[in-house]
Amino acid sequence: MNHIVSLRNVKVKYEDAVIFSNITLDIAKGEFIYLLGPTGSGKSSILKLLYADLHPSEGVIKVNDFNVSSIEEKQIPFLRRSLGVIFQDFELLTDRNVLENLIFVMKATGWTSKTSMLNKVDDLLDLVKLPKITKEKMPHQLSGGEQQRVAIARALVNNPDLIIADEPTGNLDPKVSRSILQLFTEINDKGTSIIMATHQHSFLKINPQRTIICEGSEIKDISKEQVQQKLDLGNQNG
Ligand SMILES: Nc1ncnc2c1ncn2[C@@H]1O[C@H](COP(=O)(O)OP(=O)(O)OP(=O)(O)O)[C@@H](O)[C@H]1O
Repeated sequence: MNHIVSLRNVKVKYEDAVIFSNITLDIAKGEFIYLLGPTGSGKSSILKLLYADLHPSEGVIKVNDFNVSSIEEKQIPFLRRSLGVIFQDFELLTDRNVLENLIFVMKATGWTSKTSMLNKVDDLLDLVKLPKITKEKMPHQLSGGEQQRVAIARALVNNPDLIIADEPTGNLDPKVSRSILQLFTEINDKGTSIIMATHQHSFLKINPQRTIICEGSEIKDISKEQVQQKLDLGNQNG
């Protein structure tokens, strides 16, 4: 099987605190995965492993054909360029408008043609359903949901095969959260794999997907079919 992410016997610890003792996980190309678990259970840590912001103390991690567990420092920008990473607090550059935020990432990742960059910005704004006028706006002039759409556009600049989203709706109200989930669903429908850490269990009802639960230094892997069965049983029981 063609995996976009593969973790083998991975141990994670911060100083003496073991967060995961031995986790193994494969994610197929095109999959959408939720990462659930209580605060402090290690969701962000798993995501950080994938973009080499945290290194395992044992085990093998492969992402997008990169052997991340033994990656050299100079290869890390290439790994990150092959991914789209999205955070709860958007992390837009607050001193530039939306266009400049997107162009900044394009230039940093090797884009040079001004026309190509401007065309791509228009395509991205269409994709995330923001009007063209948004280009001129500063981040503080946008709502949280609009800022997250810009952050998603930024993550898509280099057509990544995998989107890593850490609590992407954590700062948004339920209605806006659902619209952002819908956007992730559409991106996934086009073939991009998504792994999303979230506290919003309601997402499973709206868009049931395979779910990884972090608890007690282990992970529990619940297939999409099992998630669906649990939801059906819940509905039957009232
Ligand atoms: N840099 C660090 N140094 C030491 N301990 C850390 C560090 N980062 C995280 N931890 C600890 O590791 C554990 C897992 O943290 P992590 O942020 O991965 O959890 P989480 O499930 O994402 O939490 P939340 O839902 O609150 O975002 C926590 O106990 C946290 O305190």
